[in-house]
Parts: sequence; structure tokens; C-alpha cells
Amino acid sequence: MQALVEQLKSAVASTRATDIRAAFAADGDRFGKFSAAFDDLLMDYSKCAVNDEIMALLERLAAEGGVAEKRDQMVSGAPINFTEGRSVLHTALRNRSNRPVMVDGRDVMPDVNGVLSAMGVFADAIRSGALRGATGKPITDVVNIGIGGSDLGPVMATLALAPFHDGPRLHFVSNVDGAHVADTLKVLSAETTLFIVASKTFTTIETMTNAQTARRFIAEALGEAAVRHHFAAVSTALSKVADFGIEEDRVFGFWDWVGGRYSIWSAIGLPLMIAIGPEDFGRFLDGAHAMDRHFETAPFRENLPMLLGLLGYYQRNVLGYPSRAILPYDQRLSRFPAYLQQLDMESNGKSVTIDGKPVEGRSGPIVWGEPGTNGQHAFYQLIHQGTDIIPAEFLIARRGFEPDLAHQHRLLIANCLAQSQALLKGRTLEEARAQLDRQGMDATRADHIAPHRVFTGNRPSITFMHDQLTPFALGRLIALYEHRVFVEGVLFRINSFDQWGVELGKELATGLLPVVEGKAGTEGLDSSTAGLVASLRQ
Ligand SMILES: O=P(O)(O)OC[C@H]1O[C@](O)(CO)[C@@H](O)[C@@H]1O
Repeated sequence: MQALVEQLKSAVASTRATDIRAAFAADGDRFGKFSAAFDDLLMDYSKCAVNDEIMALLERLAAEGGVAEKRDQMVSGAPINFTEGRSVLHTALRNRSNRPVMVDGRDVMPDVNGVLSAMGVFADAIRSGALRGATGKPITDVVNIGIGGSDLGPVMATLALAPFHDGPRLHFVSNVDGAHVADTLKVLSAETTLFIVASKTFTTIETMTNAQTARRFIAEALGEAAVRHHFAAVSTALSKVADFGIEEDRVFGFWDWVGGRYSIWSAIGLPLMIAIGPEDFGRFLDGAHAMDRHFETAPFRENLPMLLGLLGYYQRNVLGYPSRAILPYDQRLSRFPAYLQQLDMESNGKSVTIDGKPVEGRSGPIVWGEPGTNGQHAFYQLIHQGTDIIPAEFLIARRGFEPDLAHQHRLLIANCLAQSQALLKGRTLEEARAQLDRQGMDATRADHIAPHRVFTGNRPSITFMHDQLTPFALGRLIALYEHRVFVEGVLFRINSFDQWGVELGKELATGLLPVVEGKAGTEGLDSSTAGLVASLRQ
């Protein structure tokens, strides 16, 4: 594979691939060649530094890297998360075809379908008012207590699907900072609130601490006996849930073959289902399943996750770009960049290969972003004129949900297209100088000012366009990015499905708590940490 990477580097130099502007000038059909669509979802990657030679090399890279073989292993239940000895089967959670998926010789689909229908019954009971609080009042507010994958997916998707939200109000508490739970509880009535404690392991300190605070909130307001009426749980650790005292019929399980950051499709999606209803939740799963089938069957140049993954790898490892910006032109996708940040950085932020050797070259990039147009007035300056090249990924819907505000949607679209166009075109010194001349600026000052108004252009971007952000479209979009992360992980030759990098901090925090509480001394600590503790005690 390394030889192919070197070949790609030479091809970039010899074909001057990074002069994207020139490539557009030379080929009137560049968009036709370097775009692909899956139903209404269009992917335009013509503004990336690619050409036929590079695409052919990327296709060879995918073949040599064994992406298709690894994908088939993943969806068929092979234990590809070998550091934890687990299968990786988020695709089974949305396997709407119901074809058997075997783990340790057993089809997991009956369990998957069983939990999904139990979730549906529970969600309907809350939504209809049949399931009530201890004092007989219907549930008006649901609070999800979870963190990381047990929080980001439900928060992101609930915000994204606001036009479909016809269930009770949803709230999300994640941070161990008491401010988070305190501010949330302040506006809630215990009588009409249901808490969902969501934790794959049911040991995460943030979630367990917040759950205890919520428990006290109910017990103090309504008495200890009321607690069972106001709690549900989602976890793989069913015995730990039982110890917490949550009734069995309010516990929704999932399995160790579901990674936290891939768990929105499992019972972790319960808050979303309560918000939008089981039918729309089913459409959300349908969208993801459609993308799974597309990933498994579409040829390379039509396969959106393959293309996105290969382009991501190319931008990181051949062109050496350090980060990527996720820029949804959709206010309801405001948490999508944060969601992708966990998905991508927790999966591919590794430096050891599957053979236990240091990664050759680079692994996953820094992923960040904000919705447009807000970001335009904040950090786009750096994307346009900074010293690093940051590939941008734009996302826009053809239609919004506000027919009365269609003119605002058109303005949103114009801004989205304008940004990718500006990144591509840039502005030369001559153009900047001519503009100042037209404005009547005197020549000496214009010479001085013009360089500051130069944009190099040739800055890459990908634009995704879909019809509307429906549950189906959101499911399809998330699955697209999951598979892109998978493709890149295979090419980086890492295990994308463990997260040992988060463990050390957790261990040290446990050790430091007694020191912070003043129950243990600072002996043996580095002088910085000891100094900070001393400052705390002043
Ligand atoms: O669902 P749990 O077990 O509480 O874990 C929450 C999150 O913590 C992590 O393990 C990282 O600390 C994530 O991978 C996970 O999504």
C-alpha cells in the first residue's frame, strides 16, 4: 500500500492535481465526472484535487487495502474489533431485510427485533399518556442521562428531526459538572418527568453520578416508592441496571458488538423514538439500511462511502491536510459536527496498526465544524486565507420545512454554494488590485492593501445535497459517515472500534478524587498537578 501512496504523491505532482481551478478550466464536464448520487443524495467531489489518474489509483488502493473484504467481514459478524474480541454489527441493528446475522453461531436478529418492538411499546405508552408518573400524571418531559455515544447520537438526531418531534419534550444531561443536571432539573416537575439512564457499561462515572442526582430529585419530591415510575434504562450490563433499582420491563438492552459511538440505532435511540414515534424511528433505520446496501453493492465510482473514505484518506495521508471541517447548512444539524467528531476521532485517532506497529504516515484527522451560515462569520476566515488547507464538507437540503420562509432557504443555499465556489476560485492579486482601483483607491495604498485581499483558491470541498432532512435522510447520512470512517480505518490499518485512549484519564481521575477532596496528599504527583491542587486548597 505504501508504494501506492508514493505513486499517488507523484501523480499529484506530475498532474498538478492541486490546481483544481485549472482542472475546471480544462474540462467543462468536471462535475459530471467527479460527482455521484445515491437516490436523491448527491455527492459533488469535483472541487477536490482529483483527476482520472488519481481516482484510478485510489480505486487500486481500496482493492489493495482489502476494504471490500473487511466490509464483508464486518457485516457478517466476524470479530474485527480484535483488541476487545468483539464483532462490529451496528449494521444488524438496522438490518431491515432481516437476513440472519450470526454471532458465535447464533442469529442476532430475533434479539434485535425483540428490543426494537419493546422500545416501540414503551415509547407509544409514553407518547399516548398511557404510561404515567407515580401521581398519575402523564409524562411531559423525558431526560436522557448519558455521555459520549450514549448522548451525542440522541441529542444530535432529536435536534435534527425537530419537524417530526410530536412526543414529550426531551432533555439531555451528560456532563459530570453539576451545572448541567441542576440547570435541567430547575425547569422540570418531578411528577411529569421520566429519566432514561443510558450507558452501555453502566459504570461511566458521569452518568452514574447524574443518575443518582436525578434519583434524589424524584425521591425527595415524591418519595422513594415513586422512583420506579420515573426511571428507565438502556444498557448492555443488565445486572448493574437491576442493582440501580430500575424495573425489568423498563430496561432495554443491547449487545457488546454495538460500539458506543455506533449505538444510536440500538435502544440508545429510545429518546429519539419517544420524540418522533416508532414509525419515524423505523424510517430512520430504513435510511441507514439503504446506505448499508449501497455500500455493499455499488461499484467504486458510484459508492458514496467508498468515495468519501478514499478522498478522506487521500487528503490526510497523501496531501497531508491536518483536519476536516463539517459544515452543514442546516441549523437543525447543529450537533452533527460534534457527533461526527466522536465517530471519527474516537474511531481513527490511533497510532498503532492492527499488527501492533506504528502507523505509517498519518491516521485520522481532526474533525470539527459548525452550521453555516454561522461559521462564515466566525472561523471561515482561516479556511479561506489561513496557512493550512482544510478540506470542507458542505451539506445542504434542496428544501426546508418552512414553506413560508422558502426565500430564507434560497439564501441559505446561495451561501453554501458561494462558499465552495470562493474556496475554489479564490482571488488573485491582479483581481484584488483591480477591485480596489474600481473603488477609487489611490495607487500606492491599493498596492499596499491588495495582498491582504488575495485568496489563494484551490481549496478543496465536497458538497452533499439531499431533498430534505427527513428521518430516512438522516439515517442514510449517519450511515454514510460511519462507513467513511470504516474505509479510512481499514486504509490506516488500525482497529477503528476500540477506544483505549480514553482510559488513562479516567483512571487518573479516580485516583485524583481523594486528593481533590483533601483525603489524600499530593506526594508523588508531578509538580504541575501538585501546584494546581495546592491552588485549589487556598
Ligand atoms: O455508554 P457508556 O458505557 O456510559 O460510555 C459512554 C462513552 O464513553 C466512552 O467509552 C469513552 O469514554 C465512549 O466510547 C462511550 O460512548
